[in-house]
This record gives sequence, C-alpha cells and structure tokens, in this order.
Amino acid sequence: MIRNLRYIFKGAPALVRKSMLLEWFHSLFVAVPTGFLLLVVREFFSPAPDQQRLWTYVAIMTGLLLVQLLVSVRTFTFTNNMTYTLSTVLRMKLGRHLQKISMGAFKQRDPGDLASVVLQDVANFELIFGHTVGSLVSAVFAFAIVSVFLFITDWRLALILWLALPLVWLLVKVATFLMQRPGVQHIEARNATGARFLEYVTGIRHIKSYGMTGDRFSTLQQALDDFRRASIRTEGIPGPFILLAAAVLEACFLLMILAGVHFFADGSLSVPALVAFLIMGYRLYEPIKIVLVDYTLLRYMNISMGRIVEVLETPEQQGGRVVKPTACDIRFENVDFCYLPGQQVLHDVSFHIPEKSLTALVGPSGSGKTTVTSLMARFWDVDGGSIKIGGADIRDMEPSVVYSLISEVFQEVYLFDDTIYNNIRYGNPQATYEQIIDAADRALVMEFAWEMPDGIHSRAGENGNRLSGGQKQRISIARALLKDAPIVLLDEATASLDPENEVQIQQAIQQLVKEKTVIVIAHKLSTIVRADQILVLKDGRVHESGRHAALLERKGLYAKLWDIQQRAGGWKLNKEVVYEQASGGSVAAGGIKRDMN
Ligand SMILES: Nc1ncnc2c1ncn2[C@@H]1O[C@H](COP(=O)(O)OP(=O)(O)OP(=O)(O)O)[C@@H](O)[C@H]1O
Repeated sequence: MIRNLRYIFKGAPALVRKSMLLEWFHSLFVAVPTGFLLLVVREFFSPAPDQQRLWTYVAIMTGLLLVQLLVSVRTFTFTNNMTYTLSTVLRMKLGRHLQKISMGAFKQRDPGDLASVVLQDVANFELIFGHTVGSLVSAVFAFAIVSVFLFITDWRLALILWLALPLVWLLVKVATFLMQRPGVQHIEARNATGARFLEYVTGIRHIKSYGMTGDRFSTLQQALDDFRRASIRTEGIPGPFILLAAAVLEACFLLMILAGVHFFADGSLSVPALVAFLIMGYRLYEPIKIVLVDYTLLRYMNISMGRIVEVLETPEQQGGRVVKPTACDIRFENVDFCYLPGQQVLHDVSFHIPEKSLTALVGPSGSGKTTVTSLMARFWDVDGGSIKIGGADIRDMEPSVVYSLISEVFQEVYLFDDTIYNNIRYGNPQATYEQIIDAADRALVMEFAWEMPDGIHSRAGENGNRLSGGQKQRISIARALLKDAPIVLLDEATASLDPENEVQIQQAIQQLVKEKTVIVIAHKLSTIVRADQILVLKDGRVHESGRHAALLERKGLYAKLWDIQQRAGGWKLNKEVVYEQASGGSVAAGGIKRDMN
C-alpha cells in the first residue's frame, strides 16, 4: 500500500506532508484535554480539592477544545481540498499517460475497464482517502498520546488494555486477507456491469432491430446479479472478523475493570486512578474502533490504487531523439508485427514510398493494409525491422511528432459531440476563424452547413449522429485540410457513398492530397490505375509491387483482382475515378457514375 501511495503522491509530497502534520496537530488537541481530565479527577478525589485549580483545569480544557474545533475545521478543509486536487491531478495524469502508450498496450484492456480505472477507481481513492486516511492518522496519534497518560497513571491496567492490540491486529489481518479476492472480484463485477450497460445503451438500436432485448437484458441481469453477490461477499466476509475484534476490545475493557477493582481492593490502586481508567480506557479504544472500520476500507482503496498504478506503469512509447524529420519519404525495412503474441500479421515487409508520390495498398481482406498504415502513424511499434520517415526511425520520434506529420481520412469518421466548426478545428487548434472556414469551404462542408439552423456552429451530435456519412467524411477532410500534414493516409474514403456525394468527396480529396506523400488503401482498383506505385499485400507480405500496367502484365494476384472487379456483377464504370500523382505533384480524381447493364 505504501508503494502505491508513494507512486500516486509523486509530485505532491508537500501537500501530503502538510496534511499529515495537520492531522497530527489535530490529534494532539484531541488527546491533551484527556490529560487534563486526569488532573481534574485527581484533584476532585484529593482530601481537600482546590476549587481554583479545578476551574483553571476546566478553563484550559475549554480553550483546548476550542482550538481543537478550529484545527478540525482547518484539517478537514485542507484534506478535502488536497484529496480532490490529487484526484484531478491523477485523472489528468492517467489521461496524458493513455495518450502516450501504444494502441497495443491500450487495447490489451477492455475500454470499459480502462474507463472504470479513470472514473471509478480514482473515485474510490478520493472517497476513501478523503474520509479515512486523515482520521486514521489522527487515531494512531491520539491512541499513542492517551496511552502515555495511562501508562503514567498505572502501567498494569494500561498493559491489560494494550493486551487487546495483538488480537485485534490479527483479526484485522485475517479480515483484510480474506477480503482481498472478493475485493478484486467486486471491482471486476462492477466493471463488467458498467461494460454491459454501455453495450446495452450503445447497441440499443441493433438490440431492438434484431429483437434481442430479452437476451441482452439477461446478460445485463447476469452482470447485475454477479455484482450484487460480489458486493455482499466483499462486505460479508470481513464483517464477522471486524465484529469479533470489537468484541475483543469490550472484553479487554471488562478485564481491565476487574483487575482495577482487584488492585483497588489490595490497596495498590487509588480511586482517582481507577476512575481515570474507567473514563480514559474507553477513550483509548475509540481510535482503534475507527481504525477497525477504516482499515478494511483502506485495503479496498489499495486494490483500486493498484489498478491505477498498473495503468500508470504501462510503458509509454519513447522517442525524442529526432525532433522533426527533414523529408517525408517513408521506408519499411523488414517489418514484422503481431497484435497478439504468436499471431504474426506482417512478415518481413519492405518498401519505399518516395516523397510527394502516390502509393496504393491493395490486397484481399485481412492482408494487412490497415495494419501498414497504423504502423506508419506509430499507433503500434513494430516487433522487428524499422519504419523510417525522412531517413529517421519513427521510434526515435515522439509519437506526437509522428502524428503531426500525418493526416488521415478513414472510412469510419469519428466526430466529437461538438459543433461542426470545432470538429474541424481539432485538425489545428491554433487555426484562425478564416482558416477554418476556408478548409470547410474547400472540403464542401459549407454546402450543407449553410442549410443547418446554426450553420457551421450546429452540433454534430454524439459521434456525428446528426449527420450523414458523406457529411461526416467532408468534415474529416476539412479537418485534414486544416492540419495540412505532409503525409496523407486515405482509407477508401468513398466506399459507402452515393455517386453524387462521391464526386464531391473526390473533389475535396483532390484538394487534400496536392503536394503530399499519399498512401491510399484502395478496394476499387479503378481508382488507382495512375498511382506511382501499387503494393499488393497478401497474408501480411508484399506479394507484388509496381505500376498498374506492369502488374497487369505480370498476370499475378493484382491482375486477378482487377479481372474480378471488371467483371463484377454487371456493373459498368462509365467515368473513371482516378487517384493520380501528376508530375507537378497534384492528384486528379474524377467523378464516378455507375449504370446497371
Ligand atoms: N486490433 C487487432 N487485434 C488483433 N488482430 C487484429 C487487429 N486488427 C487487425 N487484426 C488482424 O490483423 C490482420 C490484418 O488486418 P488488417 O485490418 O490490417 O487487414 P486489411 O487488409 O486492412 O483488411 P480489410 O481490407 O478487411 O480492412 C487480420 O488477420 C486481422 O484479423
């Protein structure tokens, strides 16, 4: 636990030290009045009680209690502020860290599980830390101070009260040991419930349309049942041990009374000392009772902290030796890669993409086209070989540098639940209003945005659900135009569009790829007949490469795919769509119109 706490408090030790100091100070003002209580009792039972002395003690105790109140308020406010500051810092740290780990490490965990680390585990930490750590520290100090007073008064009775400690400690240890597994299971069940709820809400359209409501509900019901059982176990298993520990405290107190009466009878204990023990013995156990409840909570917090530390310790992608490459040609050298251990997806892939050229990636489904583009963008790091941009290994560059070199326009467009304007602005947060409108104009976003109630400031909805597929793609192209990165990755951006939309998207893409190094994943081979280079992938290897005509002559896989597409289903292309890197570095793309024969 100490290691986890240290890790989490890294960067804020001064805050924690101040909080602990305040708690110690607070415990001092809780315990010292008890000492005066002893003096009051002694004075009270003396043969001639001194009234003035008694009033002085009472006045001092009142003063101390007032200070205690002030210190309590200050300690509470400080600890409260510190806890929420720490948890905000922690959440931001987790957010920043998640950005810096590779997609591989990111995807090893269920997204619902990761979200629950950031939200639930940090909430667990702030709730338990804020409410228990302070009182625990205070309790330990108060216990120590009251013990000193008691040992001074009568060491034998104090020792009997202390007898409870090893027993209580043992019972707490057993309780925390027993709750370790249910605690982990409880957190797992909680995450599973969150994930099932998320699945249920996000998939509600499909669940309804496939009439799966009953089935899906039972999955959720199952998760909720598991969660209920896990919650009962987490509280129920340590519960009896904690109750037993409380009973041990009561028993030792009774034992102390019996011994006190015995010592009083044999004349070795005075009345004031006995009364003091009756009052203060109970007070001695108050902090322990707090510890009993809080300690098990603390162990639960430790499980959450362990999960937070585990995420924070996931290695970040390194880089930084190369600040920015001087050119933007791309070279794959003997690249091997697997998403999962033992399942190699790319094998010894080598090729070179000259700067400002157009390269098409083609191949059967699952051949590795998307994987090649993901590796170029350093979403994952290669397992073997290297990828170089401008001659520099991308592993020597900060991932953010690599991202800044690349614009992507993929089939699946992700839009934030924000305005269209802001969604474009993500491409370059420093862009001016004019630059954003210009990008929107060039990507033909303005054509549809004008007609919306708030124009370009209309909201896109969650993941753009208020917009059509074509409109979303135009926004993503505007975003890429605004970013103006030297490398452009296109993933068959027009696959799911109607002909009219497709022509418009092609025009927008034409704007985007001017003077850039372009890599296009093409499923329709007719679009890439004029590419500078076509890489044909099969089973994660470069099976063939060359220009369109040369590949047709070879009569290999490309020629076969071409043949199939030409004959496919009686469709006739009567106007070609072509990506072409012209000698001046521009790419031409025509419109497409299909007629059924
Ligand atoms: N995140 C992932 N985790 C595990 N395996 C993956 C992951 N993404 C892709 N794969 C596997 O890697 C292989 C290559 O996938 P990739 O998406 O690169 O192919 P592709 O050529 O782009 O396919 P498509 O044309 O269907 O999009 C496939 O066998 C796929 O199952």
